[in-house]
Formats: sequence, structure tokens, C-alpha cells
Amino acid sequence: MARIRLDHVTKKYGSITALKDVSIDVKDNEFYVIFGPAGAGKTSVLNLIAGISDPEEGDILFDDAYMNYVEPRERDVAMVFENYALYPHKTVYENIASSMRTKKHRQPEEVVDREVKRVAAMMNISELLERKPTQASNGQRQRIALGRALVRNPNVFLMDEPLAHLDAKLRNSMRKELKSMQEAFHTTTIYVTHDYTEAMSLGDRIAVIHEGSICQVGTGNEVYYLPETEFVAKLFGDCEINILKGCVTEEKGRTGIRLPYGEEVYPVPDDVGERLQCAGVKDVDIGFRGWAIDYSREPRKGYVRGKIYTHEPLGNKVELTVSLGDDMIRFIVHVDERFEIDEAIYLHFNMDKGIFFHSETKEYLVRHNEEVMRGGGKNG
Ligand SMILES: Nc1ncnc2c1ncn2[C@@H]1O[C@H](COP(=O)(O)OP(=O)(O)OP(=O)(O)O)[C@@H](O)[C@H]1O
Repeated sequence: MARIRLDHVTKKYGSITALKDVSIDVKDNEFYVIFGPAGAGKTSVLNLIAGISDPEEGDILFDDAYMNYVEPRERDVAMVFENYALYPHKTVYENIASSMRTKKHRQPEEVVDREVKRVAAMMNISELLERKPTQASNGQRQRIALGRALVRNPNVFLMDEPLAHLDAKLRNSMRKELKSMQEAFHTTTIYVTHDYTEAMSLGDRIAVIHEGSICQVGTGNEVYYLPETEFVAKLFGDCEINILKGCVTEEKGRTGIRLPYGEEVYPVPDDVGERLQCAGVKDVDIGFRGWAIDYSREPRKGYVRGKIYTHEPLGNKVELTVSLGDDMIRFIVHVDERFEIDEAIYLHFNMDKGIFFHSETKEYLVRHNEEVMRGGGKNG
């Protein structure tokens, strides 16, 4: 158990700067997800914490102890990778027991036996203990690897995309197991993924990383409903958030938005209007998630006419792409809805559900009911 901190850390590989002035503060017992696209620097963070590599600048702290240049074996971290690195010639029992038979972590054999059996029962692999890892399925092998890490009771678990190899169904059930396992074991866990659903469902908090810098740290609700930048907004969601160009208008003391598809002025809620006026911006980018767009097959007041560009069936739902002016708008409709390419469709953008960004800096400005969102509620 430990609080884990990176304080203004820079990591370079030759001329490549993999991490730039990165600070993170992971609370004791927290399930902390590091999320970002390929090459963002996620694994580099884990390697620094594990002691596999050292930073050029900045400090690594476990509780209040400085860990820079402390040998990996002295840090007492347990790593679980995407490839499970089990010993193929040893039984599952011996694999799990191996982490309690090392020089540093050696336990009496009766403790080893008790712990292996306890963890195996918890991970639902008791019946596999006498088998070799090759006689187990992918999902079972993953649980064996986790079990081996668990018996150690380390300072921190470091998990690098541990579910990436599993099929979708198993990934789902392993996600649930991982979360309940962490709750049961009370161990700080730092978990790397590039899968946003995994990040949202597992993380107490999520650190979004891009090109070696942390863009935002927050709960799943915060990064989804209150993204600090358009970049973060685009990383989360079933289909990528739609970003529309809007022009702020002011008429008879009411703030509104004009979209580039006609003369209609869409009123904005008072809290949004006040913030836009305070910021003194004329042009905004407005993010609409797919579920925040209403549509009609008939013309309606306040709806703008678009044309179906593509419809992509995704099992129990369909992703529609609608061409509207110069934009392509994506959203999800029910699988029973049938559309023809080029068919007319009418869209409505409810400003209560838009996320407003500065058109130049692409930074977050405001959204309706911000405080409710911050508190974890979903209200549009
Ligand atoms: N040993 C190395 N030598 C040179 N460059 C490296 C080395 N390891 C990583 N890098 C570079 O550092 C950057 C960050 O890499 P890192 O593996 O931390 O990213 P990541 O977010 O884990 O990526 P992925 O999701 O693809 O595994 C990348 O540009 C990568 O090419």
C-alpha cells in the first residue's frame, strides 16, 4: 500500500522526449488509470515507477520516500503485462507460489500454500493449480498472472494493458473481477490502457496523457462530461464527439448561438450565456455527443436539413453519418431505424447538452449544469 507520486518528471530516450514535466499523485488504494493513444508515454510512466528506467529530471516518491535510482526489487511493485510471462514448465500452483519463493519475498511453505489456495479460489482457478499454463485458456492465464501478482501484497500493482489479448466478452468479465479484486485487496493500482471504456469503468480517476504530457486528471464523469480540451473530448465516447462552429449572438439581453447551417438562433441556458459573455468570445466550438442530437425524418421548426451519408450497423445499434453543410455529424440510432443513403434527415442541436470550447485555444469554456456534472450526476 502506498501513495505514488511523479513530481515534474522528464524521461528521454536519446533524442526522443517520452515524458515532459509529468506530475501525478496517486492516492493510497486508488485505482488510477493512465489513458492515451499509442506512443503517448503510458508505458514509460509505469517503467519509471517500477524502476525499469530512471528519469532525466524530477522525482519519484512512494509515500514520502524518494525512489529515484532505487533498484526495482527494492521498490516492491508487482507488474502485470499484456503478455503474461508465466513459466511454461511450472504448474499453475508453482507459478503463483514463485513470487513468494524469491530471495526477497520468501515466505514459509505453509504460508505459500495457504496464500496460493486463497488467491486461486478468489480468481476462480483452483481447479487449474496442477495444470501447466499451456493447458489453460487465455482468460485463465491472465487470472493466473494476476494471482501471482496478488499473493505478493506489494506497494503497488502496475498493469500494462493486461486485458488487451482477451476477447470482448472475457475482457468485460475480467474488468469486473479486477475492480472487485482491487477493492478486496486494498492495493494502489496503476493501470494503463488505450481503451476508453476500460478507463471509464475501472478508474477511480483517469489521467489522460498525450505526447508525453498529462492533459487532464479526473473521474470518468469529469473527463467525459467536462473535458478540459477538445482533444480529451474526442478520446471518450462511442462515436467521436461532433464539434460544430458556433457564433455567439446577443439579442434583447439573451445570449444565443448561430450555427453555420442557417439563420436560426439557438438560445443557450443562462449559466452558459453568462460564462460566454464573461469570456467575451464571439466564436465557439460546440461539442455534441451523439446522444445529444435529436433528429426527425420530417421538417420541424428549429431542425436543420441534412443528408444521410453512411449508416453502419453495429449489432444492436446503427451509427449514422449525416452530411450537414461542410460538416459530417455522427450519432447512434436504434437498429430498427432504416435509412437510405442521401435520404433527408432533420437535426436539432440542444444547447443545454453542448460542451463549449474556445474556437482558437480549443480549451473548455462552459457547459450547462457544470456543477451537477462535477458532482457525478448525468443530466443531459
Ligand atoms: N526504448 C526506447 N527507445 C526509444 N524510444 C522509445 C523507447 N521506449 C519508448 N520510446 C518512445 O517514447 C514514446 C512513448 O512510448 P511509450 O511506450 O511510453 O508509449 P505508450 O503510450 O505506452 O504507447 P503504446 O500504447 O503504443 O504502448 C514513444 O514515442 C516511443 O516511440
